Amino acid sequence: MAPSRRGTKAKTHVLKNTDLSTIIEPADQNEVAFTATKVVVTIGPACQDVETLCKILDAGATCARCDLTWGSLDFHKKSLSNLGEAMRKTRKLCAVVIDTIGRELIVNRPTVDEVDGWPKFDKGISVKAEDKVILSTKEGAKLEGNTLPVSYPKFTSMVQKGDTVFLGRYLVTGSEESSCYLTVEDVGKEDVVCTARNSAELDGLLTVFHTERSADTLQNVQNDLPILTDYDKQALKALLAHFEVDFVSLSFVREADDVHQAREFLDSLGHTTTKLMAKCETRQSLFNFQSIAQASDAIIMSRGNLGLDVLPEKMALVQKSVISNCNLMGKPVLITRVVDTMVNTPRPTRAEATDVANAVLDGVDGILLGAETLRGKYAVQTVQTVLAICHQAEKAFDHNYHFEHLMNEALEAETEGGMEALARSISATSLGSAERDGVESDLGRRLGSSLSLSRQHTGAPLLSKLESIASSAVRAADKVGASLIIVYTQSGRTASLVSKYRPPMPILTLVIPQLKNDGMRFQLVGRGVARQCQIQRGLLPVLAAPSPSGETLLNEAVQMSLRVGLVQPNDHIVVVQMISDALVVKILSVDEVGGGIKAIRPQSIMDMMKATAGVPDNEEYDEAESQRIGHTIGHPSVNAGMSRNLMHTNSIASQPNLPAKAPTAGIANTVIANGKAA
Ligand SMILES: Nc1ncnc2c1ncn2[C@@H]1O[C@H](COP(=O)(O)OP(=O)(O)O)[C@@H](O)[C@H]1O
Ligand SMILES: C=C(OP(=O)(O)O)C(=O)O
Repeated sequence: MAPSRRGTKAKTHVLKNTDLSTIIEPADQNEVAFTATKVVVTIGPACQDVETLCKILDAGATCARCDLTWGSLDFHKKSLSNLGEAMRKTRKLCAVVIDTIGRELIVNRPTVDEVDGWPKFDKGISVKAEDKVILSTKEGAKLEGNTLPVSYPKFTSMVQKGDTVFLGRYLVTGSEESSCYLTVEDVGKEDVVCTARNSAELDGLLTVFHTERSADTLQNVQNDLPILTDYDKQALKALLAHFEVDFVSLSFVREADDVHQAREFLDSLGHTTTKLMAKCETRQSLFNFQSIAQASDAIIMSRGNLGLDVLPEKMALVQKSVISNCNLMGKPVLITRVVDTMVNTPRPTRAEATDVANAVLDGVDGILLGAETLRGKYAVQTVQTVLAICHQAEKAFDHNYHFEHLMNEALEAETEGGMEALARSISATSLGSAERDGVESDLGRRLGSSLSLSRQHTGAPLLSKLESIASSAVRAADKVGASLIIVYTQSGRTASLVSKYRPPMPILTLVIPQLKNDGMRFQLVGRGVARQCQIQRGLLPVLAAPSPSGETLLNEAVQMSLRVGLVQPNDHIVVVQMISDALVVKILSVDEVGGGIKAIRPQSIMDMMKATAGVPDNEEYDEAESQRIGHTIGHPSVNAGMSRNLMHTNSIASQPNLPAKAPTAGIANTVIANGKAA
């Protein structure tokens, strides 16, 4: 059967600007440097000290990763406690990811732990092209000459004569000569004899990657290795007991069940709100991509390993498809390996700079830096450079196309009889860990997962009420040329749905803490939600005081936005919130003097929309309804289901990515401490 043309086309970003001077002119110094795309750093010896971490947070990184593959538990504890201190010092909010070893294969090499817990090896292993290299599974085998003991006892049953095996330094970069391609010549009972295809100085921790041979045999490879090693479990238990960890990222996920197993493990420890990222790093993960993405809270496309397993000519298409699928599901997606050369040089190559910009145009949520910050010489500069590239690329992102594309896909799913699939995907997307934890409002549950499957086709895409509100907010913000969207959220879900529609303006995410009862005591939950928003494109989370008056909070949010330069006098702001029992999208204006929200007659909204975008053409807009509930648009909901008045004040907030300015009263500019003792 001929392959379907549908789904094979890439998004196009045609820059119609013929005056190239406008592109190359320097950025406006007064422009507020809000970059929607997120940057995640990997903590290693190059950036672990508090001073460098502060610089990294000030540069705009919003999430940090500790990778269990390398470094002792003590090293990671130090990293997390230093990160907590850096957050307090900079008053910046940073999400925390623990990355597992999972099914990574490693060469067993003796190490000498340094004082700071970062392991060091004596000297590298010199391999010349055409040398014989033996990968041994013998118990107790020692590294001798070109005989390298591998960590996986069944390695010999995995490979066949003629296969390619890649030996690389942990988080290897293309510019290093510390990796080697091997061709398997002979497979014995305990040894795999290979020939080196290139010369290399193998250094540091060495990982082994078997370039899988064909789709038919993928099922059997490494299947008996658990998704979490014993060490992973022990380390997660220790780290999660002492630090606030927002995500666990799973290495070498092969199927959805891997994610379910990890979920069960975290739940069994009581860490029900810690979210799971699935790392896609083999073709096997691509075959099972849809179910893996549905089972997890976010996707990491590990391009280093995936690039070994996928033919080079297929990589760009794989990337575009992975990102596009994630975008459709509203699933945050990060990619790795963007500016490898910045490990050793202060500037990226042209190819790398273009690659970052293209990822932003593809729709990625964030960029995960590995070796660049772990052992690179220019950790802080890398964060600045990557964010600057993202910032420029975002200006060319076709927000309208993205919006229409999501709408068309939803419509097609509906008209093609894919409603149930869509319903499943939307409810799976909407159900976060908080839901499993029972902290979700009853209303939220019904809104997020209710698709009225019996509705007759009306020519409009069928979305859940919450998604309908989120997309309406983005459309309204676009129509009135708003500078900011403000979203009230508890679990982060509404904010996530707004991010899905990729508005061109920042999304100030007011995280309202929820009162949670774990059977023993009541606890206010919100800090973690705010940090978890830090991997989603466009979100600017602020943890708010659980105030009984939503309007007081809104006034303070607008004033804070004015202070930090997110909005200017006379700007429009779109707000998503619950008022009484109605889910609303509301359009506000800032007053002429920049003092706060401008008082406005309901009729002015119609005037405003007519003035900026002609007569409104979307069917969600109902003028009569809008006037009845004040200057709002949206769908009335069934039940507010909230008990905000029960919550007491707990004013904590942060303004990541923005210059620190004076705090407000209700949204205090207080640091979010990481680490329970802090
Ligand atoms: N404290 C609050 N005040 C006003 N509106 C709120 C508040 N908390 C949530 N909302 C709004 O209620 C709606 C549904 O909330 P919910 O289902 O709990 O999702 P979320 O977890 O994103 O808050 C969303 O429109 C959200 O913006
Ligand atoms: C495995 C990783 O990514 P890559 O495959 O891109 O090296 C990683 O960063 O943990």
